[in-house]
Amino acid sequence: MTGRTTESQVDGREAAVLRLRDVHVRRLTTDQLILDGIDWTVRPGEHWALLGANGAGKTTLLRLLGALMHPTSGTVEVLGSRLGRVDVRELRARIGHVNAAQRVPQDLSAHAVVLTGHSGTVQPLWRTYDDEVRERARGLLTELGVKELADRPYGVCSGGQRARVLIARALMADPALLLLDEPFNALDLPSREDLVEAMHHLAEGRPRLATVTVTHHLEELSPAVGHALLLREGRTLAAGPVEEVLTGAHLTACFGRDITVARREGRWTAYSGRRVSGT
Ligand SMILES: Nc1ncnc2c1ncn2[C@@H]1O[C@H](COP(=O)(O)OP(=O)(O)OP(=O)(O)O)[C@@H](O)[C@H]1O
Repeated sequence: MTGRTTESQVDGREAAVLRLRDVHVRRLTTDQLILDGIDWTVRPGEHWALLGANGAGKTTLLRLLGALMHPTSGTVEVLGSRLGRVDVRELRARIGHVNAAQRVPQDLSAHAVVLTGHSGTVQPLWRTYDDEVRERARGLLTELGVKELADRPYGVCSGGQRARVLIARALMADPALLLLDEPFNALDLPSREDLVEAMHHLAEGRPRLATVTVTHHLEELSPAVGHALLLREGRTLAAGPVEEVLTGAHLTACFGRDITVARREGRWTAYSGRRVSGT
């Protein structure tokens, strides 16, 4: 914790990890409204799923949370700092952000990839990694259940293994906020289940860590995910505890399909039937 006084603390409210107020994002070239009046608060220790159909605005919202872009209007506070009033490079260093567009040299070992999370670089800065840092990187690979991959080139790791290596990399900065953009993309069933378990384990071991995961399938939610935000065409359709948000009615409205939802031992399944007329 730094000695900095954040805006959230100044006015006496509990410090939120994320606080969005009436956020709009408009693409200037096409005048398309991508996000339309988003209000959202994420608190320490909360795990959120961000769901919505293709093009609903999920990645754009995640880019705002990761301080990679600014809203057209409205306010975005990340880790107590308001976008537009803070050095975004310093802020980004305190956020773990995992996405498929990340550049990773394929010949680096998994351990070296995790080490680059310490320096916040694409290539390793070997001289900046002392024994403690190297050990921490190994500990994170162990925590994510992939310690046996330490010396394997990243390029030959499977999709599921890569996802876990990238999460370990993001955790090197000991972030208070972890953003995951479709980490389950193209994983087979065992890999998906391994990653769900790793996420569950991670949440249990780090009670203050907040996460936001963009996902397309309810089956990908770990039992630790207690909150969900449903986006439809840039607007919040529902947001809050999963029991209230992940209902058949909400998901049907969100995806325009007749969706039935079930939950068993903390895990979710969804079945989509025919298209709902008029959507
Ligand atoms: N750089 C860009 N230029 C033009 N339009 C963009 C750009 N980025 C996003 N958009 C548009 O904004 C809308 C939301 O895109 P976004 O990628 O945030 O959606 P998404 O919910 O993540 O979609 P998906 O599930 O397909 O990844 C889409 O209509 C998209 O075409």
